Amino acid sequence: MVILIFVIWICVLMRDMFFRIPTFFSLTPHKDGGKMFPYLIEERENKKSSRGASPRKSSTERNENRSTARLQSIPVSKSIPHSPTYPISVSPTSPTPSSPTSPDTRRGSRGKRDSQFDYKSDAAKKVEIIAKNRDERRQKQADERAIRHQILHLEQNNPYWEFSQMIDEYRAGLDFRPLRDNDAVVENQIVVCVRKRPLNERENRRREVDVMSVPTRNQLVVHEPKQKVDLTKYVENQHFRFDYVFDDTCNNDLVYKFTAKPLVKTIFEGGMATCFAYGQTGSGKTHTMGGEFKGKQQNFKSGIYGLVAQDVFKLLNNSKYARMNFTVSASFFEIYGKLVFDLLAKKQRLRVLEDGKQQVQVVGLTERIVTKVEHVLDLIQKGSLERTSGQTSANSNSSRSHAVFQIILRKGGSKQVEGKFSLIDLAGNERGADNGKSNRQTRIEGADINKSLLALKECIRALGRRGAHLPFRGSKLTQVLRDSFIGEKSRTCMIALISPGNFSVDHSLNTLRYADRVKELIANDSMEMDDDPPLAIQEEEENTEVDEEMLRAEEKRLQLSSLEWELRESQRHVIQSCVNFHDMACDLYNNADANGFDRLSDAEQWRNLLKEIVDIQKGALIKANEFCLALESE
Ligand SMILES: Nc1ncnc2c1ncn2[C@@H]1O[C@H](COP(=O)(O)OP(=O)(O)OP(=O)(O)O)[C@@H](O)[C@H]1O
Repeated sequence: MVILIFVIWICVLMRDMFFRIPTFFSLTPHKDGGKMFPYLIEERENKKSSRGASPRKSSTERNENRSTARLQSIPVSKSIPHSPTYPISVSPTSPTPSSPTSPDTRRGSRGKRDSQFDYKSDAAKKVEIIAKNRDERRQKQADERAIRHQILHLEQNNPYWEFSQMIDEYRAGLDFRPLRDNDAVVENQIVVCVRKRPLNERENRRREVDVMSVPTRNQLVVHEPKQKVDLTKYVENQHFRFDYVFDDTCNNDLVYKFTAKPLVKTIFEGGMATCFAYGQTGSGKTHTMGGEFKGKQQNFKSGIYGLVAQDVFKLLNNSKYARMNFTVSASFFEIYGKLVFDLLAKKQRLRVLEDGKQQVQVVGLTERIVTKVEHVLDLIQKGSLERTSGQTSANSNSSRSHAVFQIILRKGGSKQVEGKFSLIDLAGNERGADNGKSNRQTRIEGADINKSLLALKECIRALGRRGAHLPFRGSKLTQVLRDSFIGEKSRTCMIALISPGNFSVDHSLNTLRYADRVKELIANDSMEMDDDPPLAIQEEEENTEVDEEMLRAEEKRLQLSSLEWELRESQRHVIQSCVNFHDMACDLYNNADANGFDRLSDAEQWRNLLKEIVDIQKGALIKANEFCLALESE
């Protein structure tokens, strides 16, 4: 009996061995012939099936079929005792070839195969994991692409939708408390504010994104669109604070109430008032100063010139000032480079002279006596039509000149000026040239504009320091406005105008930095004032050389600081791009071993990546050279 049981046990063992050996050998050819690379088999099979029935079968196919047949012929239950290296789980059905193009279908077919063959080496398992990860990554990328296309479609092909979304998200977290009509009016000697206009038709057509947020009455956030070296988009949020910030819903009346209106009484009390509109071409200077446009028509009543005129006549009839018997007159001229033209006398050329008392006179300037608002509006209209217009890329009707409209008060028939309100629509503040296409004339205009804006900033700074040296001879503009920057009673208001679109963000940032600097200087200088006694104006003004020299030094200092800023920015960019480059290069390198790898696409990606990093580094090298040269020439 024992012997019989022993014989049966031996038989069972031998039967197991008998079945295990052929199963093992049947898998071996697949390792070389394709089971290590299941996609290759699928692709070959697909190619064959797409070519039609081929009379000759490849060795792989023959092996595959042979092994399948062998596996199918195994006359045992579906499960065979486990081997540590080749886990066994055999399905009687053969694998169905699937398209290699879709990661999903590939995954599906592999899933089926997995259930048929569980004999896998460690290497085979690793390969499968790599392939699975790659499939998942590709699927994820495809999903993201699909979502992006869907959004792009919804956004009607808006190329900036990602920035738009990021800005919307940022805005969702802001607590908006914009300026209201009943907010308090500050009575500073120098007021600096910013006005943001709405996106115009042209910007809307280009689907530009509004990159300016005005959360409160005195704050502004610029969302600067940026892009990393790996093309990831992001926005850099820069914060500014001014006396007031007017958002795109504010009209001219509101802007006037907080800017020029508080200055009107100054001229009735023996002071000088100035109001500047500063900003890029097309940012809304003329709209603010001259009046709102309806098509080509301008409503002069709604501009700051017209609104000041209305208040001047109101105050003239006020019992407090009526007895002073003021006469009101107005003049309108423009400064184009070093030339001055009378806008009320067919643009007659005027000369600027300094008299013995160092009073600056615009010789021959037309000054019309006005007795009612309508007279003033007529003069504004006449002068506005005469203004110099040139051609720039940003605004085909761009003003390349400073327009100066003045309302002057004199007592009775006296020649003595009691008060003067100067309202200045400055030329566009674009740097020296608009772009590479600008001609020599445009570049000269740009350089003159820059020089005068620089001098203007210095003069406002001097006003803030009460009695400090006034570099008014730095430009024609500051020369003719000399008396506006002296005297305790003088007050100034600067309205910086910005365009909200992403295309204008660089110019808008320049405008904001300029305005910020005017305000910052006031704050710093008022502190300096406590230590330094004011210098005698007379003594300083005699030295004309100092003016020019000072301006040149300031210009150089500004140029150096701008170069340094650019150097730091490019440095930051290089560092950031190197980090991104490293990540992307590793990714490319690691994925190069993966299954189904496309050599051409991989090489192209690598080439683009290298090109990009080299370009960034070349740009940074240019900036570094420029800064070194500037420092060496000091
Ligand atoms: N706040 C605003 N609301 C509506 N439209 C505006 C606003 N500001 C400006 N615009 C429009 O934008 C366009 C350009 O404005 P504007 O001519 O005032 O610019 P600018 O800064 O004076 O340019 P330039 O320096 O070339 O004279 C005009 O059509 C104007 O109507």
